[in-house]
Amino acid sequence: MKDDILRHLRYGLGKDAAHSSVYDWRMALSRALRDRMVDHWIPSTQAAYTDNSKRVYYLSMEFLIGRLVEDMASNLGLVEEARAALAELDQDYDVIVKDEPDAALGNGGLGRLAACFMDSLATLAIPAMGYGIRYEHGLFEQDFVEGQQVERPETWLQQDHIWEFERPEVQYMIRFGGHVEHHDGRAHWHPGETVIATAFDTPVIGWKGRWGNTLRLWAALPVKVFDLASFNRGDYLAASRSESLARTICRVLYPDDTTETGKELRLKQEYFFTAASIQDLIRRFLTNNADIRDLADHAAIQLNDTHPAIAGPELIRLLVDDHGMAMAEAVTLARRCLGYTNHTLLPEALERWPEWLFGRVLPRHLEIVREIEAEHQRRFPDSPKILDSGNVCMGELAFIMAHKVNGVSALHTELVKKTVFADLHRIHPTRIVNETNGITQRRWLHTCNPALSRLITDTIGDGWITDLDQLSRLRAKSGDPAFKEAFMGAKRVNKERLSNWVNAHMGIALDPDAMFDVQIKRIHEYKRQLMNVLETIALWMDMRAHPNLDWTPRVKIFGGKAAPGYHTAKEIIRLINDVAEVINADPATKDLLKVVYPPNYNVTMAEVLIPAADLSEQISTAGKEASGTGNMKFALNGALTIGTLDGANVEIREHVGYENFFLFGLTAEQVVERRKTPGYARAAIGASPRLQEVLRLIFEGRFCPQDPGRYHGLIGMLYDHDYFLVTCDFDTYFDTQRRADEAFKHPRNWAAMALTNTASMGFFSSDRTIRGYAEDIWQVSSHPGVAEA
Ligand SMILES: CCc1ccc([C@H](C)CC(=O)N[C@@H]2O[C@H](CO)[C@@H](O)[C@H](O)[C@H]2O)cc1
Repeated sequence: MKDDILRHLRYGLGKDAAHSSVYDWRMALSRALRDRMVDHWIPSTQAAYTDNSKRVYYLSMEFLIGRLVEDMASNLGLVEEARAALAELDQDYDVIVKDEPDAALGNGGLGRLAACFMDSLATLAIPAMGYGIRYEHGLFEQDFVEGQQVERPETWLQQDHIWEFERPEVQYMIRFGGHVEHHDGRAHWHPGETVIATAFDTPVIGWKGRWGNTLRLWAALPVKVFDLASFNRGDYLAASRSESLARTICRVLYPDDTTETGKELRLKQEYFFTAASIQDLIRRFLTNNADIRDLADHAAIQLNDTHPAIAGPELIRLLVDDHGMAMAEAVTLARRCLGYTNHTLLPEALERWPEWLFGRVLPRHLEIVREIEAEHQRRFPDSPKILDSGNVCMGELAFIMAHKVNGVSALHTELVKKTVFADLHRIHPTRIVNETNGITQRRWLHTCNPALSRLITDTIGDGWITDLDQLSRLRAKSGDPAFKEAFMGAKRVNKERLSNWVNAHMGIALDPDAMFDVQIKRIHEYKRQLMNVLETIALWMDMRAHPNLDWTPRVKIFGGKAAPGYHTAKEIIRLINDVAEVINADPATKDLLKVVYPPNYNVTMAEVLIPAADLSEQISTAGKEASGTGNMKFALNGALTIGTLDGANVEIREHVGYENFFLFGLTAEQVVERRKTPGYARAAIGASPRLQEVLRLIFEGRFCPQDPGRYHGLIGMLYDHDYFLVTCDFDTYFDTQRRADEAFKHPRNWAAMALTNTASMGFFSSDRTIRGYAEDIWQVSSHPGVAEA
């Protein structure tokens, strides 16, 4: 390894050790790892080809990958070898890996889930390919200016992305607009605009390199690179117009994660990558198979939400227009290939494209959608429509074009059946299945929490890395003082690491003995960061009012970005920062309460925050969080959850035991009922002197004396339009927080609860989730050539 690193430094970067930067060393290390990775990747790719295996194609607008160098080294089992080689060269592995920028090609849960799924598919040796977009700019960089979020373009591609392999030989024409002519019984699409989709491949290597899959991300190139005539005329903009138009398609990730934008460019992004992916998988199929009608036996196509739902009409277009198949047969064949995962019930997140826009960008596909609608209406006259009041409803299209539809937690799936797809569920009662989300323990325990990972492996061996159910063998240790000591010792190491980081980056000193209470996720009203900051203020007030009480010191940690156009979410961010400034400067509570909100929360920051957490905030309004996956990561790393009966919290509580979960709040049914009670918010506020006091303090500008009226709107909204029932759950939330305070005062009992959480997380591995998809939806299995882990 050492020689390889030096060779890459010299011949790859043209540098000698004495004059190399951290960037150079990282590139040299990455190249040395990449060489070793390729020796696992190529044989897998070849084996899948020669065996004509059925493949999974995971289509997603987002892959929230984070950093890759540690993942690669870890999955290849080369971390210690790399660390030793660098040490011999007077370099620090931990410093070098931190130099890699995050691949932030996603907004939040949906994107990260796709990344965890890719890791599990490779570790389970299931032949698969992820398809997405190679955004030039990923999710924006967040900074705070006077407590307010400001966004800056993300620039991960400004330096060499060492893990991708450009595939200029893999290119497809992607057409937009224009018109369709029908003659000699066939449709002929005459596009108005054409761009080229070109592939960039990133290998996804499973544990111990047993198998390797590919993440294929598409970039756009102009058909006509450069218009020399315009250039010679001095019209330089015109000269590169086609190029900039093409590049615009993949320029940036849309930063909205709950509200559909309805922007034409977003629709073009969705069609661009979906069309390239469908054309690519058909080309691959036809290299090994003669009859297109066998496609469903060789390709399981999964739609990660409705964003790639155009895949149905696109597949039908190719089967009918290019392969001459009859429409009805094409619809049936496409349905056998497609599965659709729903990730949200929020009405504003369900994509509905205006028919005029859809038809202008995709005239042939609109025709096909009408055919699909007619075919389904013929069979089910009272079925909900795809084409509804001038919109193309992508949820209905995805549902009708899929042979299986799944929700992402048991509660969510039941709500999908009862609400958003109730009518379609009645027509197709066996189509909806549940596949509760999961996370990869390779990244979210083994790599991000070496202290705890080592303790677990020393105790029960390392089988848990590919078989997370083995963690249950730790349950027996909940009565073992020495083990509990060691378990909390690992937590302590992580809390000190975080305290040093916060001190270095924010100049705030944290007490590692305090309870680290963490809420990290996208900022959204339904996730109720507002209720958390209200509780923080109430606690602060009580600490000031009763300084002699035996308070449990707390550190409130927030992390998360708001969609740039989401005004209320941005107000909540500002309030948290204003409150933090006042509380952190308060001498009366300086040893009891700190509020920390580091800017630019991302995957890498989560890997530092989660191992250091004592308390995990999963406090969404019941019925709103489809699943959550952060909740699983916290529990796996020995944090206790304070949460509502929402999403996967329900199943986590089932697995860890009711006594090891701080439950509070209205249930999903009760939420629906309470909303029917007029003035429910004012009634709740009226019944809570503590809440009244908190709201009064904010309203009077206690946290923004220079701008007292700053939060009049926000507080007014709570009184008159508290849609997410912050007011109704506040008191039980506050009381439950106090229960957590009491519990934290008994370290041995807390340790028993914490390790029981870790020991009970086997079910929440994305390996189990993928096995569920493979059995219920894809009918695929691990590649026979690869021995069990
Ligand atoms: C069209 C704009 C848009 C973009 C992304 C989305 C995603 C579906 C939002 C999302 O990330 N949903 C989250 O998905 C996770 C993975 O299943 C769940 O764990 C979260 O509960 C859910 O909010 C909706 C709408």
